[in-house]
Amino acid sequence: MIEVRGLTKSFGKLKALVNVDISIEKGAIYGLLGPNGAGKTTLIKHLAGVYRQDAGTVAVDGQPVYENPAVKSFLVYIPDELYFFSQYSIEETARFYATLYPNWNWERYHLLKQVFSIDPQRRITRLSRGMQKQVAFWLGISTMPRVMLLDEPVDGLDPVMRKKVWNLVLQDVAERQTTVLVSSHNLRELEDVCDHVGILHNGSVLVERDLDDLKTDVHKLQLAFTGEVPADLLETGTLLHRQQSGSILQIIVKGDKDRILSEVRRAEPVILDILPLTLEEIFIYELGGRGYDIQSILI
Ligand SMILES: Nc1ncnc2c1ncn2[C@@H]1O[C@H](COP(=O)(O)OP(=O)(O)OP(=O)(O)O)[C@@H](O)[C@H]1O
Repeated sequence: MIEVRGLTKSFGKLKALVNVDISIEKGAIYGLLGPNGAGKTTLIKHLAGVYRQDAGTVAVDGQPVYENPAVKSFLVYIPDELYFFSQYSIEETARFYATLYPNWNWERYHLLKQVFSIDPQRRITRLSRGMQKQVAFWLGISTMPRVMLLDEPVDGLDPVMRKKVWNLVLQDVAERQTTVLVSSHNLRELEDVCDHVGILHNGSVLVERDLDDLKTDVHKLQLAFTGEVPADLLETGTLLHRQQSGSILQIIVKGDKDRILSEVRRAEPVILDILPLTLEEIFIYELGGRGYDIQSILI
């Protein structure tokens, strides 16, 4: 489990993180979203024990991370900018990792050769950027981590490899209850894999949500009436958005679906369709009212 409380970090005059609180349960996949410079990497580097916080606490499984080798031995950090020893092959790096990580699993390392199909004798720094990313996952997963910190993890991977890498991560979460924090600019990328999403903006958490709750709690309806749209159409739920074109009315409502539908049906619409709603739309409408230009934050 990951627990961040009141995390604050400045670089000179620049406040990179301001009073950040985040909790991630064991076995959860938490997506950290935000525009360039929001503070995602800075937050992840605190969790990886690279940075020491100015204020607040950063704990993994109840223990502080900074200068704590015991925590680092079960944690894998795959940064956006990878670093490998310049002379080492994959196999030599694997041998080095085996001395560093107490749970290193050679069987897993050999099995994963089938997934990554890169010659283990090749020198890592001579591989392409995407191939180096694959090696980072190959070695990282072979350490049998309890926690994975992934900074823009699939950047630079081709679509087939993206899928394979996500499958490996999801398999680890399902089988071993690995806890994952993943950063990205792209909500759509995270939508299918994460169970929680937090949006970081200017060093603060703007919003944090359980995706299942979010998807069951917000609904998009398309309606048409023979006459005027009844003025008292909805008393249940919070109307997040309303758009009328001709006789068609589209509404986005937050609240209990059954209650909303039964109320709408009482007004006897001639058309009542429930339309699919993307996560991006939910965030746009939920936060839109709070004065944020969420579209420019997320895309
Ligand atoms: N070591 C550092 N020294 C000085 N400033 C830094 C340092 N690391 C980060 N920053 C600053 O802190 C802010 C947050 O940076 P960070 O890299 O955490 O953002 P990010 O959300 O990961 O951005 P991106 O999506 O572009 O990777 C930025 O303004 C950045 O310039």
